[in-house]
Amino acid sequence: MVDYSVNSSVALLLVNNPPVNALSHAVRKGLADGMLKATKDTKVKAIVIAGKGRTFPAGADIREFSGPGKEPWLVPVGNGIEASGKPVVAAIHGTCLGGGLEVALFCHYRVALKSARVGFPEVAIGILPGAAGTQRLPRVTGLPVAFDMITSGRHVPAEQAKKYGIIDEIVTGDIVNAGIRYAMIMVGKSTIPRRLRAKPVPDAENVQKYADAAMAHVKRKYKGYEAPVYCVKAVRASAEKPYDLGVENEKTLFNVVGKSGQARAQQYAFFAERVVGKWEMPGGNSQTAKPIPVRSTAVIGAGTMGTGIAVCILSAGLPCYLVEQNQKFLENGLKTIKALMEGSVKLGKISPEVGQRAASLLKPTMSYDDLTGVDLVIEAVYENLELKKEIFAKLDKVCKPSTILCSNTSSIDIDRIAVATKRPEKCVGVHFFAPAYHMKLLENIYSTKTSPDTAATVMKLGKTIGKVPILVKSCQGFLANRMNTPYGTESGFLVEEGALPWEVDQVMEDFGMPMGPFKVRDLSGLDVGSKITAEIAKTLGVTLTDETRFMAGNRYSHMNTVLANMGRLGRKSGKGWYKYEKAGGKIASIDDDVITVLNNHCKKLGIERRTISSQEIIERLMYSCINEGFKILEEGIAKRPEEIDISWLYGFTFPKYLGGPMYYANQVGLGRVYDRICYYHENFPFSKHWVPSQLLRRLSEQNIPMSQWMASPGARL
Ligand SMILES: CC/C=C/CC(=O)SCCNC(=O)CCNC(=O)[C@H](O)C(C)(C)COP(=O)(O)OP(=O)(O)OC[C@H]1O[C@@H](n2cnc3c(N)ncnc32)[C@H](O)[C@@H]1OP(=O)(O)O
Repeated sequence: MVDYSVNSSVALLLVNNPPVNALSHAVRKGLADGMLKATKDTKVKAIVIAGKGRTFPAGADIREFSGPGKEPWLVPVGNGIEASGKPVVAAIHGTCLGGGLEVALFCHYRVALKSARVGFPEVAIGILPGAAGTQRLPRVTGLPVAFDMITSGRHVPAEQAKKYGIIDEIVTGDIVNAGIRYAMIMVGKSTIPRRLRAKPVPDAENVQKYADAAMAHVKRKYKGYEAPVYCVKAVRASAEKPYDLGVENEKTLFNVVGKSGQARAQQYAFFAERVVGKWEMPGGNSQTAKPIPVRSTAVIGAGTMGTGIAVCILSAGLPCYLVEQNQKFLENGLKTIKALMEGSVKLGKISPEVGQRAASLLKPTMSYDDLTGVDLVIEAVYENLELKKEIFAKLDKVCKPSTILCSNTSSIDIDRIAVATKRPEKCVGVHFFAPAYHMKLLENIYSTKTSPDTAATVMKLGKTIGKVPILVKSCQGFLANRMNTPYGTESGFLVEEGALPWEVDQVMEDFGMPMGPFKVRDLSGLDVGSKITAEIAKTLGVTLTDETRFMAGNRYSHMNTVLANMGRLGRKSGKGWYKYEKAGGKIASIDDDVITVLNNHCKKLGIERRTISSQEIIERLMYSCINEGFKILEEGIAKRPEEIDISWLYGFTFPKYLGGPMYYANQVGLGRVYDRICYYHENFPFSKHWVPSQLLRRLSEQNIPMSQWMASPGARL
């Protein structure tokens, strides 16, 4: 796991634990043994630690967190490195993260390739740096940078890391040779002044000010998450305690937060994100399918979704045609894209160079004939089957035979669109979430005819444009929207039965959702929901009135439309489920008028309002969706619970510290969830989302925990 060799007078400890050289037990032992050997060998005058293959160690082996752990721990190994009288150089390439950066900080010198990145991403998996990182980084960078890096987990590019003092020199060429060259220069120099443990934390007397600011920041930005709070406490101690006591304190905090339910859930989410990249569909999978190279693209429609998608593509450095039917729409779209790109540069999401290059990559057009040679087209017009079919038929005629045709539909079965073409195997759904340039989920949808190579192409494209792609089978609403539907429906019923919209919102925000369901409705516009309902009613032949309570035998609430009909369209009109400071305002406040409307609505329908507990709100919103999630698995729409959890984490900003709804259900206990679903089914027989899933019933009756058949190793952590 650590290859030992001596070149001239320099010992090389080359970590060899693919794919990311994680610091497993064997690696830690290899480093300890290597240091001992190098220290004893009188011919050795300096030591280099580097990583074989793609990277310097990218951290501890997360899989080991579930076991009892085995000595040697990283801190004593690191102490051995630091105590060495022979200079030790960390030669960094790839990603030097977590425990990897801690090893580097124990070394006396750090050199890195320009392409390397360093960071402490532990916070993202619910823990804190546990091998003295919280004590050593502040001694190098000062407190503000240390608080920021450790609580955000961000990866810092090598050049920036050099400015922070983390990297001593940026080197070029082969990293091992560069490390050896650097080490040879350091031969004979005393290592004592390079030992971080003995250095003071700069500006330590102002720790209170920095720590308070950091704590306020993490409580606001990472509401509900425990790890960032622990990170602040650990870093703070670096300025308040002697080094050894600071390390001891870090260990105590690490042991508490590391055993928390949040840490387990976040580690599950880490692996789940990787598991969904290993997709399967009839006829192929991620190992066997061959993505076609995508060098040119086009987006049809320059509305909100089309422009957002174009921004994602351009930001990844891919050329993109933007197609609209008239000059005015096209110009509006171009303005939007320009503003979004400028915003991304300002926020540091993309570099100014990428922003500038995007302008030359964007090709506005009103002619489909320009698309003859593009590799992939994404149709992003509004949700209308006939229009989508018309566009697909046109594209089929003009595009080269190998072009992949994608629809950014949020619900329409892909088979129904693909019939308009002679290449159904090259048709596929790519469902982006609004705002498309921001939300990380990309729900790719295969139809009965989509080929595995086509699926592989959009899965790869998703990664290229910085999304987390999942692959699901086509059905009405696909995975994400189908499963999320009961969440909205049940929230509507709850306010009809007695809860107030702000009570429901508060409960769900306390649960961990960034915004309650009624604030979300106000944000997207009550007219939007109302129009969708009207469309559904039309298809079903139902005439909607204020008194309508059922649609096709299913319970229905008309309250949203009642408000929309009053001109309460949400934020944009200054009133919706809440009132706002102005039309387009963002500050939601309770509106007594809504209570009056609600009371009148219930009176008209003869509904007696009652007190509803927080527990009931959570159960009805979450368990109804979880039940649908199990049906989605039963029907093979999603292959694994991980696809479902990832869709909620990245499509609906479900809190990572709960892992996702399916992981959450497993934590609650499938038996308990199933019993409550049966209870609600008995009480609300006219809601099909309460009809219990057979799969859930089986698992619950046979007492099989979901973690047993989840693919992610994190599920068993
Ligand atoms: C006591 C000391 C305590 C120290 C605390 C820590 O160090 S905690 C760990 C801190 N490090 C991290 O959190 C890094 C996690 N990894 C990543 O962010 C990324 O993997 C990467 C290093 C940036 C590389 O990204 P890339 O997209 O290139 O590859 P993948 O993410 O797909 O990963 C490849 C496979 O490697 C597995 N893996 C990655 N990191 C770890 C890890 N730290 N422990 C165990 N396994 C890891 C990952 O699951 C992939 O495996 P597959 O089986 O191929 O899916």
